[in-house]
Amino acid sequence: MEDDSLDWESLFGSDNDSVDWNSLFGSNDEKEDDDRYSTDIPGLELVREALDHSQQMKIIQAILDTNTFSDAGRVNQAMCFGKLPPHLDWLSRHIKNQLPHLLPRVLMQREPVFDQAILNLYRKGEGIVSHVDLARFEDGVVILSLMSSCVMTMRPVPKVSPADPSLEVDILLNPGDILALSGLARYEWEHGIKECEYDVVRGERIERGTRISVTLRKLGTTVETPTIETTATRTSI
Ligand SMILES: O=C(O)CCC(=O)C(=O)O
Ligand SMILES: [Fe+2]
Repeated sequence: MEDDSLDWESLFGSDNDSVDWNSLFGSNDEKEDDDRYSTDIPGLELVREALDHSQQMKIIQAILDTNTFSDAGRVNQAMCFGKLPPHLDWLSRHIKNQLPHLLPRVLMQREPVFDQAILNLYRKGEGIVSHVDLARFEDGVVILSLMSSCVMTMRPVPKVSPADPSLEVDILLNPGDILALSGLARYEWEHGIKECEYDVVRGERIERGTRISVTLRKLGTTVETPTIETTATRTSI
C-alpha cells in the first residue's frame, strides 16, 4: 500500500499542530464503536472519523485558502472537473490507499478513481433536496463531511407518489466521516439533507452549524481541460 504521509507534509507542512484537537473535540480513542447508524442499504458504507482532526482542519484550510466559497459568502457550491486541486487530489489518493474496500474493487481500480468534486457549503438550517446523482457520473460517490454534523436521509427512489416516509433511513454524518454510495445505494436510493437547525437522533438534539461537504465522483467521459464552476444556488446533481 502506498504511503501518502510524505505527500501530506509537502502539501500542508509538518504536523506539529499548536492546537490540541483532542481536548477540543475528544480523542478518537475515546469514541466507542458506534453501529447505531449502520444500515441495510446495499452499497452504502460509512467510515466514522475517516480523517482525523488535523487532516480535517487542513482540508478546511485549503478550501478557505483557495477561496472556494468566495463572492462575499454567496457561493455555496463549487464544482471541479478534471485534474483535482492538490488537497482534493490528496483526499482522493488517501481514500484509495487507506480505504481500499470503500467501493467495489472495479471502481477503486479506475485511474483516476475520481475526476470530479463538488464542495457544498451549508449554513445552519440549510439542506439539499432529496436526489439521485446524475447518470453522467459513474457509479461510486464518496462524501466527506466537515465542520458540522447533520443527518442525511436516504429513501428508496419512490415508485409511487407521494413517497412513503416510513421507508426513510436517517444517517448521522459527523465531521471527518466518509460516506460511500455505490450500486443500489447510488442508483436506487435518493439522498438528501432536510432543512432544519438541528437534528434529533435517538432522542438527542444535535445542533447544526456551518457544514462543508466534499463529494468525489468520476465522470463517464474524459475531461481534457480542468475547470472550476461556482454557484450561489445549490443544485442537487
Ligand atoms: O453535502 C452532502 O453531504 C451531499 C452532497 C450531495 O449529495 C451532492 O452534492 O450531490
Ligand atoms: Fe448527491
